[in-house]
Amino acid sequence: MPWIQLRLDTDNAHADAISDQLMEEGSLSITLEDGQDTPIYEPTLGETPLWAHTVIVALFEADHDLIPVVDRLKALPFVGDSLSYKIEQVEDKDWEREWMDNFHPIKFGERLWICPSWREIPDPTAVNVILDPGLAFGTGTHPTTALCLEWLDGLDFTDKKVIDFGCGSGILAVAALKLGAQYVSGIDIDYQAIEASKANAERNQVQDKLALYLPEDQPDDLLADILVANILAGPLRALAPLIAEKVTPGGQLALSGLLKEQALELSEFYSKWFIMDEPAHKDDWSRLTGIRK
Ligand SMILES: C[S@@+](CC[C@H](N)C(=O)[O-])C[C@H]1O[C@@H](n2cnc3c(N)ncnc32)[C@H](O)[C@@H]1O
Repeated sequence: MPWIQLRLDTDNAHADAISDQLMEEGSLSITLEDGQDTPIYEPTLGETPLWAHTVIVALFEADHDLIPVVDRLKALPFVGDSLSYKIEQVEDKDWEREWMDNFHPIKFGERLWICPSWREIPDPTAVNVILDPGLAFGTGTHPTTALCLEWLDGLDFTDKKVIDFGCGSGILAVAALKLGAQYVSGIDIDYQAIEASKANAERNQVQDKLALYLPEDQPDDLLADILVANILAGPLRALAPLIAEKVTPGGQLALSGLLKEQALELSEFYSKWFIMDEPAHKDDWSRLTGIRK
């Protein structure tokens, strides 16, 4: 179905009221974008921050006449005639395919490849994870996942039990199994992630060695030699005592999903339980590793 979109500039004080008006006008979806490249990384719970200069993009069916919509917006007391806007035709694309077209096999470290399930495997002799992320996070293209995959590639998994905390697509859990782990437990708060991890384990024929849990279902005595958690700095801090409890003395830990400026503070916090290494970085993101005391 073809669409048309109205793109207009506003500020954080008026973005909600204008969005409400556009929904009343029949907009099918509203997207708020950063007007000046000022990223917002990790809002605190209950906070929905917006950029000082916010761009609203409202999508309508192609035959919707947007000129009267703009006139009615201009009549709002906090908008006025100076409203800056653009009306754009949206190309009718197969969005799902478009995303798939841009996802190619990627190599991590020395031996590990993540291969989209619809692509040819570039090196059949390598350790290949065949992946379809479905609706879950984790393709390997994000620096936080890449940092974990590079770390996993360098480990010896002989006779090792692993926990993947926040397993998303199951990318790390399946990679650990393909690299030789004895058994992996994946935990996620999102049921879609549990489903995606299960499907990816089956795709790679490692389903017999993977147990998946929602947090409330995980066994109390779950213990691992290696624990990897790619979540965010906030939850990683809150989960620290629980994570520490699940790693055997001498066991290995990797934390990802934190920003560079959060690395030092989180590393100090975890040093209560782990001997922490220097952080590793990729773009704006960091990975912490350590050994359980
Ligand atoms: C950034 S994704 C990581 C996915 C995958 N492990 C990767 O590295 O690409 C974070 C995942 O953690 C899950 N998550 C967030 N908070 C969690 C919590 N408190 N306990 C378990 N899982 C959590 C999310 O649902 C999401 O699937």
